[in-house]
Amino acid sequence: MFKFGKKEKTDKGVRKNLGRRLLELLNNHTIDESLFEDLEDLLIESDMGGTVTMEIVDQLRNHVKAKKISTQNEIIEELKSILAEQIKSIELIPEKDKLNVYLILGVNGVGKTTSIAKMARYYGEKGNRDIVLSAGDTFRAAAVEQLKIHGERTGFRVVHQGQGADPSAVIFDTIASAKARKETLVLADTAGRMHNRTNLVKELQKIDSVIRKKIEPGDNYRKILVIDSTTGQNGLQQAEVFNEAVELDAIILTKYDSTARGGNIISISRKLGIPFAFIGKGEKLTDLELFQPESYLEDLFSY
Ligand SMILES: Nc1nc2c(ncn2[C@@H]2O[C@H](COP(=O)(O)OP(=O)(O)OP(=O)(O)O)[C@@H](O)[C@H]2O)c(=O)[nH]1
Repeated sequence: MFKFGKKEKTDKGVRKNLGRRLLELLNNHTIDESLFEDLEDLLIESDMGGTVTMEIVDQLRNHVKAKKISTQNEIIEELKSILAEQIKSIELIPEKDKLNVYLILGVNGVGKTTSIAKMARYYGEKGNRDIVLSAGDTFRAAAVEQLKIHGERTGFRVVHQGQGADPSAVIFDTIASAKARKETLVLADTAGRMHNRTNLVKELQKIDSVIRKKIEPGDNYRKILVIDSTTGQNGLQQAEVFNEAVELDAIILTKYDSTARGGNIISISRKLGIPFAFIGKGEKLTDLELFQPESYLEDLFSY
């Protein structure tokens, strides 16, 4: 029998518990105000955040009244359709015969380097052999080494300098050599580790401006934030800071296999409107999936 709080493993990791708990809630309530109050608690515990949860539950309350909804199933379906409207997704497709620069951002430990390796493998499998990895995380010597290993595994070139080098210079060199070799996709790693927000923002803006100066009009430059799904609402704060600094184009959510929650996609989508591109579900290179709203909701509501 299922016990709340106990981590149940699915094929891809920890089972989300929203669906089960929602069903239990509906079994124990008639459709009255206390149901909506308990539902608010449940959505907040699933990482949807206070304000967003209140807006969603208000909407549900109104729809239930207006549409004269009276069954458990109808409530679940209505909630799903309200959530579906909030979710933003994007498929990042490198443009043919152009230089594509994907700058991978995020605070330390969220899974940037691993996601770059997974993306290299993903795009490589799709037939793109002109990929180069840029070791812009110069803060940690091991990050450069890690990227070099991933480069060997995926069969792609890695541009790197020593630890402590200027990340902008490494990425600048990568773009220059990619152009010279007619490579079409640069996946650039960054450190995201500054002792305060002002320094972090300055560093990010410097990298952004160096890239803008180096690319040609018409090149495809994307800024992609990596968020660790186990950090819940912190992910929203990180997205706010990085978005303010460099205006993000997309998000990769990692470690989705390690959380029973998974609702922060909703609050980030609703509050910031930044679309999700990929979802990481494990440590292996193959554990990266395109983010698909329908399968995300199906997984979130499973029981
Ligand atoms: N379970 C799981 N682990 C992951 C996933 N993505 C990354 N990891 C693990 O998270 C840890 C940190 O990943 P890194 O790729 O080194 O993170 P980073 O953001 O580059 O870290 P820094 O270089 O310190 O900034 C590693 O142990 C990865 O194997 C995922 O989707 N699921």
